[in-house]
Amino acid sequence: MNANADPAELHKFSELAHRWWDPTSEFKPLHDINPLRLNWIDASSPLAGKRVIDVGCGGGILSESMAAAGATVTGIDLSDKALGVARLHLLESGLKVNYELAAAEEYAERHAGQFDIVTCLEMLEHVPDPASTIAACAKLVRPGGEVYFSTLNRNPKSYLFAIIGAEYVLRLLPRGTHEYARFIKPSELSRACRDAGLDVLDLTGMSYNPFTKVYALGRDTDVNYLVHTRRDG
Ligand SMILES: C[S@@+](CC[C@H](N)C(=O)[O-])C[C@H]1O[C@@H](n2cnc3c(N)ncnc32)[C@H](O)[C@@H]1O
Repeated sequence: MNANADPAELHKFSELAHRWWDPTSEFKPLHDINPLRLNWIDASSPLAGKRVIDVGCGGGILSESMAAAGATVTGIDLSDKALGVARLHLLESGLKVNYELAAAEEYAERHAGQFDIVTCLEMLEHVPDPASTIAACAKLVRPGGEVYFSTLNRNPKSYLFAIIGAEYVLRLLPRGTHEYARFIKPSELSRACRDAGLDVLDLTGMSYNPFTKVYALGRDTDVNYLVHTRRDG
């Protein structure tokens, strides 16, 4: 087992993996936010023709959509079951993604600088040492290439919305999906990026309106947020 992985976290995703592509399941939020995050990435780093690695790809919702946008995509994850589901889904979609069971740190040792774009979305809050994952993402991208992260902010509002609201009141996610202590403040993420040689270019919030049930990108980074970085050239 990789040192920067929590077996309980991987078990959680493996147990649910068979429902990954059911848009009404526990993975509904990922299905709902995918067009937003895909378009956000594609607008600043056009994906067509790019070599992309999706770190912590799970069942492949983002990976497949980036392949459909014309990128050559590799997806890595440490959940064997999630990757099994991701590979099976390719038979249905007819898309091509290279899925591999690997940790970011170990994969970066073998594939340093080989990607134009790295995406690592909704994954950092599930690992014991996010700075180590961020450094591995910085190593995977070529100099001048782009790295994208998304995660959950840590403050009373994010506790209320992401845990109490999403897991207990609205039941968008199973209880125990997220651990508050692992949430990451934008300042902490930015510092880890800078330490890894990544310049933070943009930070945008992603919020959920429980009344309209619609997700939107905007200025509010209090709960969920996305970060766009570029590796020093
Ligand atoms: C919430 S899912 C996000 C999936 C995908 N990135 C997305 O946004 O659609 C988190 C994923 O991170 C993976 N994961 C957790 N710890 C990991 C680790 N140490 N290395 C690689 N993947 C990990 C889980 O197996 C799971 O597939």
